[in-house]
Amino acid sequence: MWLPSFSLEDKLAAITGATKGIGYAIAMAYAEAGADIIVIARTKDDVHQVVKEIEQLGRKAYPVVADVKDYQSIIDQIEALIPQEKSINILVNNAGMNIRSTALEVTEAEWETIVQTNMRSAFFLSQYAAKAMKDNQSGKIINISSVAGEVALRTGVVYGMTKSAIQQMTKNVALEWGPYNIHVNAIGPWYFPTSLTEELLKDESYVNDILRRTPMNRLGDVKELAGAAVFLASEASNYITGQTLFIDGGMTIYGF
Ligand SMILES: NC(=O)C1=CN([C@@H]2O[C@H](COP(=O)(O)OP(=O)(O)OC[C@H]3O[C@@H](n4cnc5c(N)ncnc54)[C@H](OP(=O)(O)O)[C@@H]3O)[C@@H](O)[C@H]2O)C=CC1
Ligand SMILES: C[C@H](O)[C@@H]1OC(=O)[C@H](O)[C@@H]1O
Repeated sequence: MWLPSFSLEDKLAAITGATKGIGYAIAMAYAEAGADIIVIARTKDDVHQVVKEIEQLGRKAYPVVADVKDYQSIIDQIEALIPQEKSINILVNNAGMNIRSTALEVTEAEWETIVQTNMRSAFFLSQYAAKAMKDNQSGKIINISSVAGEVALRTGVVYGMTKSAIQQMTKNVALEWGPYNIHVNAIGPWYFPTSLTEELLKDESYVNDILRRTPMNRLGDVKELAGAAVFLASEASNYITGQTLFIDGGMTIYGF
């Protein structure tokens, strides 16, 4: 039995990084829940492949091939692609990356790449989407943070700063946009096997370190995260805003 309040029927969702890993799992789950999807990523063939897969589910899908660092290109493509009568009901700021440098070694170029990808794009795409959501007096924004935004990880200070910023941005815009019935929440994952973490997770001792910090003693599966993303995009979460939901096997509550 499918709870009607979890349905995304007739919604239009824009998802950055929708062709791999967490973003792909969210895109497919949203399509299965009834949404049409704007598929956003840099690799054209991947974008068009995911568009095809979503159309095979009977939903509409719109390809946007762009780097989130050039968020204006994304906005321009969306404006050109989406029918006049439609607008974005759901925005998932998922695309993100990491350059794993120590605080003593990180360069300004690395800083700019991580900050523009993980943080600046999420803010200005949220600002764009929220203008239409305000007119509609309805909208859902889900930002993909990380446990790195909550606790210190050894995988890079700049990445952690951007994820903390994402969590703070989530609270601030939830405060400002609550009166417009726009709900803004974040998801904070621990380790999930994806192309972003592939190299790290090849190191057995590193994985053992992860498991020692994880009460559930295992990595996550992106399908386990997609359900929470559907919930936060649906009417079932209509009295939740400004929150970060950690999907982490218990990692963030592990004191000692
Ligand atoms: N996997 C994990 O363990 C964790 C992931 N996260 C966060 O989850 C999010 C997704 O990560 P994950 O699924 O693992 O990543 P992946 O690298 O597996 O997938 C990233 C997706 O984003 C796209 N992408 C990457 N950079 C850009 C860019 N500059 N512009 C547009 N699209 C881009 C990629 O496609 P393309 O290369 O074609 O652009 C791909 O679709 C990130 O924000 C990450 O920080 C947080 C905690 C843990
Ligand atoms: C769990 C963290 O987000 C983890 O840290 C990294 O450097 C990887 O990129 C993962 O995102």
